[in-house]
Amino acid sequence: TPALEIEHLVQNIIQSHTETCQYSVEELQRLAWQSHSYEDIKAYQSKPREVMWQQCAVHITTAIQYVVEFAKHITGFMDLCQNDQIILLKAGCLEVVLIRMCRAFNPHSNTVLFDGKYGGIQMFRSLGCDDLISSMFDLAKGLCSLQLKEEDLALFSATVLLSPNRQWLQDSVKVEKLAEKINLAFRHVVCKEHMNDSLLNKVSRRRARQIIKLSF
Ligand SMILES: COc1ccc2c(c1)CCN(C(=O)Cc1cc(=O)[nH]o1)[C@H]2C(=O)Nc1ccc(C(C)(C)C)c(F)c1
Repeated sequence: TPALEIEHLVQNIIQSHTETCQYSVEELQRLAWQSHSYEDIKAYQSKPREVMWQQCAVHITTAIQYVVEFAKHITGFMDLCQNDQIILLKAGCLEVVLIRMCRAFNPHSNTVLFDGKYGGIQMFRSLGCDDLISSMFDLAKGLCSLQLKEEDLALFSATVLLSPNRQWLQDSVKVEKLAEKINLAFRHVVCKEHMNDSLLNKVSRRRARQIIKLSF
């Protein structure tokens, strides 16, 4: 695969993510200061179980629609047969929703965006499945600890969606070829970032030495 094709794929995936990520970085920064009041939390906790599940289902359904749009914008996804597009989305869309949720998770306060404000795990108590919810919070916290940039999340999400080993794929070879290109694209982004970091470190190390020399 020529380098230019990989570079175009990188840009295409980053752009697809930016256009379909549901909350821009700026919006999330604005929302970050909004947290649910104690009364809000009490209100969520006293909602009947099925009402709370219904509300979460509506929100997650919306989030899934954005992930479907993300997939459709990835070069090559629409060239797959419709059966395989559906197989890949059914198997991967919730995984991508959970990956994306880490963007709306605050690892310092362990709170997540819900109904437009941030709240802690106790907000979801009425759902009656604390283990599932706490493992979702753990996943979000773990992803946040990687301090992934938007382009990392974009490439990671595309890699998860285009997993060639999903069951019932009709043309898994074709999916494998696209997955291989996305893998190269992901490695390209990570290496470029790594180079920038090490270059930055080199520059800042030299700068630090200069400053130290000046101050003696
Ligand atoms: C992909 O990343 C995210 C992150 C947060 C949200 C979404 C998508 C979907 C819309 N959403 C809303 O709060 C919708 C809203 C905004 C507004 O102003 N009024 O309503 C959030 C959301 O749904 N968060 C939530 C967090 C935990 C859960 C679990 C129960 C799974 C933990 C969940 F189901 C939803």
